[in-house]
Amino acid sequence: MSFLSAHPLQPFWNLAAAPIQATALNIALTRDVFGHLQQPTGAAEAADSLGLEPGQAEALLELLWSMGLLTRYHGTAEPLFQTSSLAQQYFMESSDHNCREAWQFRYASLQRSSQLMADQFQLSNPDDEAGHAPFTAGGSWATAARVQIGQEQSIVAAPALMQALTQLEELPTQGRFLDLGGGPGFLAIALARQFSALRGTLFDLPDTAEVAAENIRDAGLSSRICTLGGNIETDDIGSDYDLIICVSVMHFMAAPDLALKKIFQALRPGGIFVSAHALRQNDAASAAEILPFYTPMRLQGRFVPTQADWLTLLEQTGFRHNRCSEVRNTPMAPLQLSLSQR
Ligand SMILES: C[S@@+](CC[C@H](N)C(=O)[O-])C[C@H]1O[C@@H](n2cnc3c(N)ncnc32)[C@H](O)[C@@H]1O
Repeated sequence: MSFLSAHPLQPFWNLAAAPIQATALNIALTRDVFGHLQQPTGAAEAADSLGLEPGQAEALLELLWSMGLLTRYHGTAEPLFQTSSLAQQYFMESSDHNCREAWQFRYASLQRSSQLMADQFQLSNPDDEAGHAPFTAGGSWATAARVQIGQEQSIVAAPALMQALTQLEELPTQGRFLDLGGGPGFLAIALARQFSALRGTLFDLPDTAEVAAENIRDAGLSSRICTLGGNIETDDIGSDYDLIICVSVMHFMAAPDLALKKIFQALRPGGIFVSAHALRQNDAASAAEILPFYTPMRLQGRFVPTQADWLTLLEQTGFRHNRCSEVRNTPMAPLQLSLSQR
C-alpha cells in the first residue's frame, strides 16, 4: 500500500541529490568499476580488487545498480553485481560506443561552469553553521530544527505523515504519545490538533527540544504536549506510552537494536510503535528514489537498513504484527512507515 503520489517539490529534491549520482559515476569510471565487474561479483570481492573498504564498495555498487549501470543478482550469501549492458556499451574502453571520456569531460566542465556561474552571481559558499547538514561535523540539529527541518517538517513532512497516520486503523487516538526525535515539533502539534484526546511528549536533544517547546507554545498546546531533552541512547525516554512515533531518527543511532529495545519497553503492553524511515528497497526503480539521498549517510557508517532487515529487527525486539506501507510525498525520498505492536 502506498500513500499518495510524489510531492510537487520532488523534482527539486532530486536536483539537489543529482551530484551524488554524478560523483558515483565519476568514481566508477575513474576506478574502472565496470572493467572489474565483468563477472557477477560480491561486494567483498569487488572491494578487494578495487582497493575499497567492503562497506564502501557495497554502498557504491548498490547506488550504481539503482542507476541502471550494474545488474544485481541474488547470490547464495550476498548479492552479486555485474556491469549492465548499458554500461558495457557506453562506458567500456573496449566498446565501439565508448563515451567514457566524453561523459567525464562534460561532468568536469559543467562542474566548473556551475562554479563560475555561482561566482558571477556572487553566490557565497554557505560555510556557516546553518549551511551544514547537521549530521556532518559542525552542523547543529537545533539550528536545523529552527530553520531547515522546521520548514521541511511543517510544510511537507507533517501533512504527509498525518495523512498516512490517520488512515491507520490501529492508531491510538487517545492516551499518551511520544514523538521520539521529534525535532521542531510540528508533527506532534498536528497529531494533538487532530486528536483532542491525545496528550504527548516530544523527546529530542536538549537544544532541539527547546526549539520544539517554543513552537508548541506558539501553537497554544503547551498544556497537552510537553518536551523532554536528552539523548535517546543514554537517557530515560519515559514509559507507558500508548503510541510512539519516530521519524527519520534511527539513522543516527549508534546501536539501533538497543534504541528499539528502549522504545519497546517504553510502550505499554499493546501499545503501537510507528516508525517512518527511508529503507533500502529490492527493486532498482525504488532504490533509485532513495539511494542518492541516503548513500552519503551509509558511507559515514549510518544505519540505512533494507526493509527486510528492519522488519526482522522489529520482530527480534519482540514487536508483533509488523507491517510497512510507503509514504511518497515526504521530503527528499519516500519513507516506509512501519506499524508494530508491543
Ligand atoms: C532528521 S531529524 C528528524 C526530525 C523529525 N523527526 C522529523 O521527521 O522531521 C533527526 C532528529 O533526531 C534527533 N536526534 C538525533 N540523535 C539523537 C539522539 N541521540 N537523541 C535524541 N535525539 C536525537 C535530532 O536532534 C533531530 O531532531
